[in-house]
Amino acid sequence: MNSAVCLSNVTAGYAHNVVFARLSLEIAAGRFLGIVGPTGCGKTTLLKTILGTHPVFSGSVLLNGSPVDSVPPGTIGYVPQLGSVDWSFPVTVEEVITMGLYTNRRIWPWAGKEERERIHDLAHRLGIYDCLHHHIVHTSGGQRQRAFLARALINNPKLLVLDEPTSGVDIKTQHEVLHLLGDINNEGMTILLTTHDLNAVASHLPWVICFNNGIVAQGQPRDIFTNEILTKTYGGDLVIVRHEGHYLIANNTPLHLTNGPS
Ligand SMILES: Nc1ncnc2c1ncn2[C@@H]1O[C@H](COP(=O)(O)OP(=O)(O)OP(=O)(O)O)[C@@H](O)[C@H]1O
Repeated sequence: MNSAVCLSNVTAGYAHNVVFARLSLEIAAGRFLGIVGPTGCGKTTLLKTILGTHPVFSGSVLLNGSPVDSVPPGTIGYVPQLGSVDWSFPVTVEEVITMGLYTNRRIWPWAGKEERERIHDLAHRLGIYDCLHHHIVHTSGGQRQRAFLARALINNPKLLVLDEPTSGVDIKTQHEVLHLLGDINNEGMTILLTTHDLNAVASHLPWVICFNNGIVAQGQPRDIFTNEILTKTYGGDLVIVRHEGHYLIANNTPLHLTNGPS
């Protein structure tokens, strides 16, 4: 297998907290893969380990066969959880995208003519051309998501990593973003994302990893989203409804409706 990512016996975490131990994981080049699991189970830590931004306690992390700390800048595109971004920072959508070019360790922080053309082409493709000059704080959740996606794509990376790209946007935008990522993946880019939205994974992603401080299972959603595996991953609170080839994964907690305050 031609691996985009290869983790061997990796133990990682924080000062007094091992998040996962002796984890081995190989991701084939060209995969479009989602990582799901409960809050705090280590998904972001795993992404940061793959990106090489979080030091590991032990083990090795290879990207395209090379140690992660030696891959050239621009090889990996990263879209962080947008909840962690400071929106008061005074930048336009175009400037957010331009920031993606800084990873090339260039001296000038301005885009040249060809780079501006690339930014404009990408903005067209992602549907944010009309708001290129808008301050990022004045854009919608979906436009921000696309601005950060454009910033991650500007260097045409081999691997694109996204932390919860489906959170904080409406269902229509979620589907549009996932469709777009599917199209980008069809052009050959390996894409890895985390999400809490199992229904989005079931309907858009060809491969999924169920994670909980380690890999519970991985495979195609139709094989992986079983009561047994979801119970191992999340505990017993989910039910799966299958209808005409579609999945609905829902909370099993009874909903008690009242007539409101009396
Ligand atoms: N900077 C940090 N210092 C110490 N502990 C941390 C730090 N960041 C995360 N943790 C802890 O590591 C564990 C894994 O966190 P992580 O953010 O990887 O989980 P997650 O699955 O991405 O969660 P979520 O779905 O809520 O984003 C949690 O117990 C968390 O409290």
